[in-house]
Amino acid sequence: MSVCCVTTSPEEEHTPKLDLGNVQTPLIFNPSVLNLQPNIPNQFIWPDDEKPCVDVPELDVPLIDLRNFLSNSDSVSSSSSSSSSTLEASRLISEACNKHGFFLVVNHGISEELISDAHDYMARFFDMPLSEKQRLLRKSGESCGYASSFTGRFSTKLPWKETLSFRFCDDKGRSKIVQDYFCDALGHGFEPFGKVYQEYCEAMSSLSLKIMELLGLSLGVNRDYFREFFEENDSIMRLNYYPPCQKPDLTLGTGPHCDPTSLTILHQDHVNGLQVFVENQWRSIRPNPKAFVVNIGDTFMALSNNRYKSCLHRAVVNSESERKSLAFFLCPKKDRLVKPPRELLDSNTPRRYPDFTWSMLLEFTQKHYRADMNTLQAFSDWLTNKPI
Ligand SMILES: C=C1C[C@]23C[C@H]1CC[C@H]2[C@]1(C)CCC[C@@](C)(C(=O)O)[C@H]1[C@@H]3C(=O)O
Ligand SMILES: O=C(O)CCC(=O)C(=O)O
Ligand SMILES: [Fe+2]
Repeated sequence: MSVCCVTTSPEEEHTPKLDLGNVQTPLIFNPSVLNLQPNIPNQFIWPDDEKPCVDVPELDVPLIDLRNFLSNSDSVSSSSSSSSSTLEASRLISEACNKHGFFLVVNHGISEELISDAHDYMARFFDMPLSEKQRLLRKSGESCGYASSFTGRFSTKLPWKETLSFRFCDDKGRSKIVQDYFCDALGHGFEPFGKVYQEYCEAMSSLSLKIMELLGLSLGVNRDYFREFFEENDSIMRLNYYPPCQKPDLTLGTGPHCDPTSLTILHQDHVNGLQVFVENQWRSIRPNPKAFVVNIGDTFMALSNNRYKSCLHRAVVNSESERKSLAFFLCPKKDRLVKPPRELLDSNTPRRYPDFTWSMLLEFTQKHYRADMNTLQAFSDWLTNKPI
């Protein structure tokens, strides 16, 4: 990756300046010329207590086989009865979510071809010239668009990654918001890109709603409650591209954080990099091409009245190869009030977080606060006007 100056980005007023003697140039993360610099700019170097550790042990993440649950008649029935396979799946999810909030799902019903196409198109997008990618440049305060290490957004602890984020609305196929996003911004030639990610997001949304049924059962709530809460979801799809780094021990691909969203369904490529903080130790989650990594986010933690915790995790980079991950962030309709179902409230467990909408929390992370491991508490304090 080279750091070089190109025409200023719209966010130049916030772009940290790279001091090359007396010439101030905007800091642009341009990975097209990689590893030509012996070092990395200071803005990408993380504090000692957050630098990655070498060779962390693997985490044995619960693996949930969805075959029977998805094929079983009761996966479409109402809440009247649940088969033993459904109850077993919800038990495994409960176990995982009471430990660290991460689990794997296999036999999820999503075709290997669709997953492979999504990875292939991601590789093709990030291989485009920077000027082409910047046609989708993320605007300040917005969650969608292309970002190269957020150089226009943060001035320190920059992540070693490029991202492309776009919106998906589950409106039962009435709109093709993802396909239109690519075609409107990049032209009709990108229709194949848009079709693949439209189909991928529809599949992610459908899988998310099935997982919401299992989460409802695991919490002793009506199995339709969370599924219906997330119908008409207004979610975020994010493509994470991590170029190889000549100093992987000094920086991070994605800093330590809990996802502010509700549920994340992530597909890693074959390169190790995802780490979860469990029992005071960073643990790696080994890539499994047949599995999606699923984790609870802050918004679901609030919906569960803190019964389930969103989990601290990060992504590390390496000096040998690029790494890619597809992250689908399930989010409720923007104006839907996030509050726990009454089954999760009683005199011993009062409300843990105030009512809020996802729209408010999203704006907080995009305009006021860099999501980390304390986002939800900082947001709650901000809502109740306490100093952060
Ligand atoms: C709502 C979101 C904000 C982030 C993307 C989604 C869910 C994860 C969030 C994020 C990845 C947490 C770490 C910091 C962050 C700035 C990043 O590294 O990308 C976060 C995303 C964001 O604010 O763009
Ligand atoms: O790339 C990864 O493995 C994790 C990325 C992540 O945590 C995120 O985008 O929220
Ligand atoms: Fe995350």
